[in-house]
Formats: sequence, structure tokens, C-alpha cells
Amino acid sequence: MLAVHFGAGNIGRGFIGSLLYQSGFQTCFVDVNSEIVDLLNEKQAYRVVFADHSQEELLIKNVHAVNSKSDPDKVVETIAQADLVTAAVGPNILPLISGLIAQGLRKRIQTNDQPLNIIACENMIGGSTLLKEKVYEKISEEEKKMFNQRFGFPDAAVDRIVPNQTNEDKLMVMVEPFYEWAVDQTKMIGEKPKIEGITFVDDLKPYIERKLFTVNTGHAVAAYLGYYAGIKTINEAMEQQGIKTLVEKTLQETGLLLVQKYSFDMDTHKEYIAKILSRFSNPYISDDVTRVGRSPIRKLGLNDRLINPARQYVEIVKEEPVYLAKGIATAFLYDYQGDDEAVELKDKINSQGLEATIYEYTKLTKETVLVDLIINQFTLLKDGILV
Ligand SMILES: NC(=O)C1=CN([C@@H]2O[C@H](COP(=O)(O)OP(=O)(O)OC[C@H]3O[C@@H](n4cnc5c(N)ncnc54)[C@H](O)[C@@H]3O)[C@@H](O)[C@H]2O)C=CC1
Ligand SMILES: O=P(O)(O)OC[C@H]1O[C@](O)(CO)[C@@H](O)[C@@H]1O
Repeated sequence: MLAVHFGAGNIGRGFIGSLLYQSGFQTCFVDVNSEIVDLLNEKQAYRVVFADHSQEELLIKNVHAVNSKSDPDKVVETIAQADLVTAAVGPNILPLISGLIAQGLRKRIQTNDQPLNIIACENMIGGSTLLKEKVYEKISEEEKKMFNQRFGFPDAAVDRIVPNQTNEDKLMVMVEPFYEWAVDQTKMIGEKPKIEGITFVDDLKPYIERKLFTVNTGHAVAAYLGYYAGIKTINEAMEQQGIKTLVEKTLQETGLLLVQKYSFDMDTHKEYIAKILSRFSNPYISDDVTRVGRSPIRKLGLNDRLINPARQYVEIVKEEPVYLAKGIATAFLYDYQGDDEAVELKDKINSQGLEATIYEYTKLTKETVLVDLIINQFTLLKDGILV
């Protein structure tokens, strides 16, 4: 079995590649980072080490890589022969890989009649659907009909914390032992891939919202509060009782929304939150707040981890999400110079004011109470008032 995986980064090597190997796949990583591509081809293996007391080590074998910048034809060839295509490149990069995927699928139509699934493993709702849209923008109406019969783009929810790596061995990845990978089986085509660790579900929405609005909302809020307080890493931020309490209160808000919306059992959801808070505090992981808070404009999008639960909270719980609003305000205060989106956000606030900036990036409309809530929290934070 051959898998093509776009993005040989943290989650690509540390999660997807690892599960693919353990399920008997040969994995061809596609990346633009020539150092990683060359190393993968030289070693054809890499280490995944658990970030816990065990420090258990897995050797991931049967891997090679292609540089999509210098050898795009090879990528097209490989997609034509593959049994599965996956990606973990970041939501903003999905449009950039869609051209090569379209070419690979076009070639495949001519040479291989086996169905194929393409799964984007990104922190977003509808990642594979977005990738499909971008691929379909590049093909004819006739091709769309053929693609519909042969290719599936099932959405997925992926969860495993893999921080930026600073190991001497450039291929090695430290990962938390926990993982979750849920895939929408209703959008799959042909036989389901036999991958140990995937949960195939009929309705992905509760899974992705539970994960995005708990793990990713909580993580983002911890990152922005940590940055606000001048703290370097997530676990150091979680050691501050004030920050930990605010993260917890935020997850109580998203929890109330999720429990009401999906009829989750409250006690079970509380346990889920507790587990996630303990993952943020993992002392074996040093995860910079600037990695977790990266790309604040994306994270402030209408359907992402901050605005989405806040507006659903207003609609469904019918109360004001004070803690979510505070978290959102900290995202607007995030001005890390090493992050282009943070720099853009700050410039926009300086030139157009906060209110216009909120409308522009969140796409919230004037009817919602959220904008005023965010502005109030922003003003308090500016005055140094955190609680
Ligand atoms: N790191 C984590 O713990 C988790 C990350 N994710 C998601 O996985 C995705 C990737 O995140 P990370 O692995 O952390 O990022 P990363 O930056 O470590 O990896 C991304 C990889 O994509 C490559 N890339 C960039 N442009 C490319 C292109 N045009 N073609 C092929 N490869 C390209 C980069 O060179 C890099 O190796 C994101 O959507 C993230 O939200 C999801 C769950 C956990
Ligand atoms: O990868 P993104 O969407 O920028 O956000 C960082 C988030 O992704 C993760 O790396 C993995 O879920 C989390 O650690 C964090 O919440």
C-alpha cells in the first residue's frame, strides 16, 4: 500500500506518517523543504519519541520523499499510483497543493481505475472539502463528473500535540502519546483504508467541533494569554493560576455550548476538558506560545476556534460568552513581530481602529453583541486588567 502525504512537518511525520507506517503503508512525503526531503531519502526512516515519562521510541520506516518544487512530475506520477493521499500543510497552503493534486488525479484517470481518497488533516472545519473545491477549480466540467465517481475527499478531525522540534536529529519528532483521528466515512469512496487509529464516523460535525472548540480554543487562549503575560511556553502559562482559570472558564463556555448542541453527557465532557488541560500542562513538551498562537488572522476567522464557538454560544446558549470574548480580545492584542499575521493585525488596529478591524477579519456583523463584548475586554486588557 502506498500513501502520498503532503507536508513532512510536525504532524506529517509525528502523527500521520507514524500511523501509516504502523498500518503497513509505504509513505511518500511531498514537501518543499529540501533539507527534510533529502534526509528522508537518505535515511528512509525516522524516530518518533513519546513526550512522557516513558520516552518510548518508534522507528518509522518505509518512507521516502519528493520535493514538489524541483520534481513536480514525480508527485503527479506517485499520486497516479497511490492507495491514499493525505495532507497536513496548514489551511493556507491547501490551495497551493491543489494544482499538483489535480494533475495527479487527471493522470490517474488515464492509468489507474482504482478509487482514491484524499484526506486533509488540518485544524479546520471542512479541510478536505476546501481542498476539493480548489482542485475542482482547476478541472473541466467533464473531468468533474469522472472525479466524482473515482475520488473522495472525506473531511477529518486530527488531534495530537506536536510542538516545533529542536532536536539534533532533524527527522526525529517528539509527540504526545495521545491522538485522535476521525474521518467522515460518508464522503469516502471505495474500500476504507485499513489504518489502525482512524475512527470512521457518519457525522463528523460533533467530533470536529468538540475538538476544535476545546483543544484548539483552549490552546489558542492559553497562547494569547501567555503572550500577554510575557510567558514563553504553554506549560509555563498553565502554571499561572490566573491563566489556567481563564482557560478553564473559556472551556466551560464552549462545553456548555457543545453539551446543549449535541446532547453530550456533561460529566463526560468535563472529563474531556480535564484531560485536555492536563495535555496543555505536559511538562515533557516545551511548546512556544508563538507556535500555538501562530496566524492570528486565520484563528480569528468566522468558522475558526474563537469566533465560531462565541457566536454559536450567543445563538444557542443565549448568554454572553465573556471568557471567549476575553480570549478573542487577547488574540487582537497578539503582536508578535515574528508572525506576519500578528504584524498585519496590529497595523490594521493602529490605522483603522479596533472595531473596523474586528469586522474586517472576523466577518461578524453589527447585529451581534459579540463585537461590543470583545471591545470591552480589549479595553480592560489594555489597562492591564486580566480577570
Ligand atoms: N502540530 C500539531 O500538533 C498539529 C497540527 N495540525 C495541523 O497540521 C497542519 C500542519 O501543521 P504542522 O505539522 O504543525 O506544521 P509544520 O510547519 O510543522 O508542517 C507543515 C509542512 O508543510 C510543508 N509545506 C509547506 N508548503 C508546502 C507545499 N506547497 N507543498 C508541500 N508541503 C508544503 C512545510 O515545509 C512543512 O514541512 C496544520 O494545519 C495544523 O493545524 C493538526 C493537529 C496537530
Ligand atoms: O496548527 P494551528 O491551527 O496553527 O494551531 C495550533 C494548534 O494545533 C495544534 O498544534 C494541534 O492540534 C495544537 O497544538 C494547537 O491548538
